[in-house]
Amino acid sequence: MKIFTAQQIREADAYTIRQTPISSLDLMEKAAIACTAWICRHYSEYTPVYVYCGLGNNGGDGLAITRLLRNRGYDAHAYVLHHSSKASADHTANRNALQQQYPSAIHDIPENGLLPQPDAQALIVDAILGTGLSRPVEGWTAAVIGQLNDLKAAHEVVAIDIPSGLQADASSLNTTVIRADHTLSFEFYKLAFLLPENATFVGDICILPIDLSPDYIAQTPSRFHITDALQIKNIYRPRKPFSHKGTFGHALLIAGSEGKMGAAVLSAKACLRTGVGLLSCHIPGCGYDIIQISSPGAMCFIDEQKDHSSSFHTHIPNAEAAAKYKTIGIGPGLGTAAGTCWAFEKLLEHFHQPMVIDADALNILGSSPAMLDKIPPGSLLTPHPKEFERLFGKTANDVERLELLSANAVKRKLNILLKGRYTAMAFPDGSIWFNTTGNPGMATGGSGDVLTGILTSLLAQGYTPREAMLMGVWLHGLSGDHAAAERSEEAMIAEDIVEFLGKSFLELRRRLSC
Ligand SMILES: NC(=O)C1=CN([C@@H]2O[C@H](COP(=O)(O)OP(=O)(O)OC[C@H]3O[C@@H](n4cnc5c(N)ncnc54)[C@H](OP(=O)(O)O)[C@@H]3O)[C@@H](O)[C@H]2O)[C@H](O)CC1
Ligand SMILES: [K+]
Repeated sequence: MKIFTAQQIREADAYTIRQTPISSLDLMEKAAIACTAWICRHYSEYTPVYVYCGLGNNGGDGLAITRLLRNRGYDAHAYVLHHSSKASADHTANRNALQQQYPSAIHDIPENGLLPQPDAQALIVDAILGTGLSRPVEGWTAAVIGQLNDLKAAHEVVAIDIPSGLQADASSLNTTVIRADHTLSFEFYKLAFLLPENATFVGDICILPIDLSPDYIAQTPSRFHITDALQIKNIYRPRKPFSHKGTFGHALLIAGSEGKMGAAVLSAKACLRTGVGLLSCHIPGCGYDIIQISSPGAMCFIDEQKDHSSSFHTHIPNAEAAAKYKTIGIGPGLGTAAGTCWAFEKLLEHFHQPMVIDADALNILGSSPAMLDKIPPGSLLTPHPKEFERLFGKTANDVERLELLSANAVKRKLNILLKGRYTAMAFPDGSIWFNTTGNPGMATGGSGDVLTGILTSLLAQGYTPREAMLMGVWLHGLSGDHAAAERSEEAMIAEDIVEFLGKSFLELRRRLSC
């Protein structure tokens, strides 16, 4: 699913009005009908509704919602804030419609005027500013938003299209923005919704289709996307009847050190459960029994060191030897001992196929930038925000961080993800994809190690690096969602993500047969 900028959304709007029999007022009505239906599903008709409306089309939505809620028997009132000198045409049309049907529902608040104190249990609907925001909010408008935010402890806030004050495509750090519990947005996610710095503004997101032109959506390129089930279904290749373990590749996993063998176990199990043909694990001496007992499906190489690994480069003594493995996954629980750093550098001399680099392997790269230049093109890097900072440096806000992520993916021809609620995946073609599966229960030790195993497995099976990243992150999140559904976000642990991989694959297969 594409993520459009505010400008592209305006163009989609204009295109739809030009090319189809739908008028701009029809679009507003559709938007308002969808929001009203959502509100009616979530709040009883005894809930008083205070709709704060601006003078643009976002405010027009608010006026239409007020009318439609009244039609359904709600005690809804529109408070029109005069933050600007003129109202948009569709705002005025909807004001007139409300005025005609329910004149007592409209309340004008002049600039610098005071807001009413909402009744207890009232729902606040924010339709002050939408994607037409042209500058950071200041003065009286900022004071109004501040006042509404102060009411949040006692009232739920539903934002229409985008929380007022939030810039759709740029950072809104240190500006005044509505703190919504729910955002009902039209047709598309906005980039701002996916940035961690905006989590307190956006709340839960619900995307409501309003029938914008599918032609415009298909024709218009976008740099930002959301992965969806349909796309993953298209990537997924079910096993053929005559396949054998050689068909699904041989992966080498380099992981674990004393006290961190659990990371190696989780990665190995995830790699096996994602369907790799053969898995060899290189581990320090202390981990032999642990891996052999926990993951009997994996083969094992033991390092000459007991507590860390320092000789894994010997598996790839020359370019010919590299062909034995389809890919290498390196990093979980590896440690950053001098011998490990040295062996990693030597490994990169002869291994030039895309590999998966995570955790301590990323930390090693962070402290040795020259090594970063030697990573095979097409490799998958999987940092969390702290690891990302160590690798590529600090940024002033989340939008700048996304640009830095993308610039490195393009420049280095790497596939780099940035872990988070909506993990961002940057590809060498400059595109950025956001994953929406997953839940806060996955913010637990070992969850990242599981992802490394999944990605390594998919690469070994012949998925392209881009396919492996999109599908692996989606599967990881979906398995986390299954785990949370069965065991709760609190009680679930990283092993559960591995356990529910099977259910996620079955779901993919089911979707294929639909
Ligand atoms: N295609 C769709 O998705 C549809 C969206 N709809 C809704 O329309 C809005 C966008 O409407 P638009 O009229 O373009 O813009 P807004 O309502 O967001 O705001 C415009 C008014 O706000 C003033 N403004 C802008 N920035 C500020 C600010 N920082 N402080 C105060 N006032 C501000 C602006 O005034 P000017 O002084 O700048 O002229 C305008 O008065 C979209 O978000 C959806 O909710 C349609 O309903 C359906 C199709
Ligand atoms: K809004």
